[in-house]
Amino acid sequence: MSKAIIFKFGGASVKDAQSVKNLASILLNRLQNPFLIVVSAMGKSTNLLEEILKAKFSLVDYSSNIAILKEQHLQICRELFAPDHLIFAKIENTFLQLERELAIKVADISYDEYYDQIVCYGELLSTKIVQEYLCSQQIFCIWQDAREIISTDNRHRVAQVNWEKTALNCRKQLLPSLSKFPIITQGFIGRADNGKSTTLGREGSDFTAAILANCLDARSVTIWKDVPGVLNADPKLFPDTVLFPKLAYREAAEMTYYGASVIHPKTIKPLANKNIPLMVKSFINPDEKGTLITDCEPQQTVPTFVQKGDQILVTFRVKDFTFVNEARIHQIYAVLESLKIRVNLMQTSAISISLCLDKEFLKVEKLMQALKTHFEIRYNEDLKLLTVLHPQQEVISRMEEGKEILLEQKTRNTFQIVFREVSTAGA
Ligand SMILES: Nc1ncnc2c1ncn2[C@@H]1O[C@H](COP(=O)(O)OP(=O)(O)O)[C@@H](O)[C@H]1O
Ligand SMILES: N[C@@H](CC(=O)OP(=O)(O)O)C(=O)O
Repeated sequence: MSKAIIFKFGGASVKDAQSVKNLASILLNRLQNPFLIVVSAMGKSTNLLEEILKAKFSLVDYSSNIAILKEQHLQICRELFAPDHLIFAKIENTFLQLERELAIKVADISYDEYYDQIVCYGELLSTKIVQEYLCSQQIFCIWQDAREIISTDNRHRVAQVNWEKTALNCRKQLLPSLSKFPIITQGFIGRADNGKSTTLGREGSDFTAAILANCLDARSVTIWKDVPGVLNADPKLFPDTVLFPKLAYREAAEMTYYGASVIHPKTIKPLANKNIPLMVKSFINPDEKGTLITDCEPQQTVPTFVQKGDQILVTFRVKDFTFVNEARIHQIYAVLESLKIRVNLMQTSAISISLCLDKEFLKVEKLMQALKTHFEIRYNEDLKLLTVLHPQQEVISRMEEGKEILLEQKTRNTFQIVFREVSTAGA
């Protein structure tokens, strides 16, 4: 058993030079042996890499975005290192590799495969900079390419982990070095058997930390965020939020299921399976306790709000005066399953089935195409889905104000509405 401590730093915690310095100061008093650091791409650089790829596929010039990406990283380096530091050559070299990848013709490779070969550069760049900075501060650590550890299938952009191989890689490649030095590696990225880079899904670095923790039988995982911990709502969307000092795995998993983006939804399971505690802490106030997530008894009764944007509500109405039955539901779910579309909420009536889905444009189009001969299909887009866990009547009434509600569902523990904001402009 390694009993490694794992810290994961996301994009917001390495968004500029000051943030990298802050990361080093967090580590300084907390380093133990063995220790693993997982880092995401800096700030919004994954989005910029996505833009570069979209331009490449639209046959539009992307050189200005490459220049922006490079300048962002170089500027951070200028603030952290002396002008003759080795990091500048490393950054140049990494950008040369990126340009080489971008020389591949779009006709020769699928979009998703191309995506993974390009987008992984965000994490490769950030970890090189952070490692060099830590070493310059006498925090000596080893840079590990996560693609040599996280073994996946070749479902690009949503790669599935090969747990056996990954565990073996951890034992053979990580453990020997971990006992000597802290290791820094990338979140989000892995490698398929054919040697191609893969990614685990957007915001997947929390999941990387959990995979490595599971495979290493780690002592704990701490994910460092720009919030005090897990709150009863996203503070960017709701005022007066409350911090949860403790949560049960089940409670945290439920929140992520409904869309609480503070923790990647796949993070909890690998940790819960090995009973590894997860801490969510603030990189702004690192001495504060944050949230501790363990196998404790579920304890929250505070109303908890999770809101998801970009929702589409699709209603399938039977055409032939039969009623909705199991066969009809199965017919729809078979297509959903084949297209890998997740249903966020479902409601049936005598003659129709309504589904609230993430608006993944092409997939929803395909769904409707596949079912249009059997059902009359209507849809509403640009909607939001609000889930309230542990709802109380006065909270529900407040939540309904100022909204056009297209669908509502309530159980003892959960209240959900699909809605659009009512415009008050000109009122
Ligand atoms: N229940 C919640 N508690 C705290 N933060 C939340 C919650 N739901 C959503 N968030 C959002 O999650 C953000 C932190 O997650 P994220 O941006 O993915 O971090 P990073 O990319 O740095 O790992 C916060 O800034 C906050 O807006
Ligand atoms: N950089 C990737 C992976 C990730 O997890 O990032 P973050 O930890 O900043 O959410 C993304 O933006 O999707």
